[in-house]
Amino acid sequence: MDMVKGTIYVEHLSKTFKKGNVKAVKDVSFSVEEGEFFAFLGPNGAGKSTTVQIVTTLISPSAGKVYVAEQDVLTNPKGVREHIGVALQETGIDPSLTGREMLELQCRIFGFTKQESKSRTDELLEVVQLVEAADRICGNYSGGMRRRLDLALTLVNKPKILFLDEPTTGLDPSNRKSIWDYLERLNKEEGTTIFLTTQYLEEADTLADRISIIDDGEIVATGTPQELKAQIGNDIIAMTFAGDNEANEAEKAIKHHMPDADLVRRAAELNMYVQDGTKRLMEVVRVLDQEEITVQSINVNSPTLDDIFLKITAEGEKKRGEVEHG
Ligand SMILES: Nc1ncnc2c1ncn2[C@@H]1O[C@H](COP(=O)(O)OP(=O)(O)OP(=O)(O)O)[C@@H](O)[C@H]1O
Repeated sequence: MDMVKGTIYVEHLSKTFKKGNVKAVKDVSFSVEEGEFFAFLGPNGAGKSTTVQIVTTLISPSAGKVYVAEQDVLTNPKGVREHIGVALQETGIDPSLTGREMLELQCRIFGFTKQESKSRTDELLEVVQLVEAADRICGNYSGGMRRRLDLALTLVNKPKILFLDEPTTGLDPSNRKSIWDYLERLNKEEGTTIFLTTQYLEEADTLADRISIIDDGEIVATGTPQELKAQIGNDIIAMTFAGDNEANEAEKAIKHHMPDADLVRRAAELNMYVQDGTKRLMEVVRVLDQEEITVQSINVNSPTLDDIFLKITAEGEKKRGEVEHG
């Protein structure tokens, strides 16, 4: 792809932390086009923060190439920093200043006039819903309020490329919605390229043009939300049993009678991924009936990103299990 300004380009990126010999990122490649809203979706410890920290020049990779806005993060980190805004999970807030003071200060650092600083601060306080707390010192803010202030600080200078590491983790739905709306506007109206990491499927689904699912340091799937959903079939037959044993029995029975069945079990729940849910439902019910297995509930659902995530990561676990156990 063309490395035009505003893009992120990552090739064969790996990071091993010497401490504990943790392979946090393993041969990850992806690119983000100018103006694209791209999300890294993954559970705790998947390697999202590590990737963001490398791409934003905060830590160095063990291997691989990374370019941001045509600049090489290894040889020209300063050039990269000039083009980006970063909101990380750890905040850099001075506890003795009020939220408003911090924001106005940041505006002044970026060369805004006093008047511009005031109006930009008001606008951002609104976006992150800190208007009421604006004149209290940050040292007394809750964790969620600090995160919101930190996000507002990142947004001050409207960077062309914005990195957000789990910007809404721990926030309540109203705060989250307000931030989503603003990020959407920033992306659509200002053409800001956004790279966001999240544990929330709904967040990636709502905001991102394209999503990479990252699990245990590896990208396991990439696509638009629609493409990811299409990967796993049209319907899911979702079953719940009284306990893990019953679900296990059901899995075995269905596999025996329907050898091509695509099944994922989590505890007492069993999902079957199918193209035609209503038709296959009858077959499943017959198998369960024949084997005298009681099902608590059985539904045909359309897949959500949540289901995709569970299925893809379950496949990863299965593969790892096979490798580990020979
Ligand atoms: N400085 C470090 N030294 C050693 N190991 C680290 C360090 N930073 C991260 N790790 C490990 O690397 C792996 C990936 O961590 P990372 O923070 O990138 O995951 P994440 O996807 O951002 O998770 P979360 O959603 O919890 O923030 C984890 O196993 C973590 O413990």
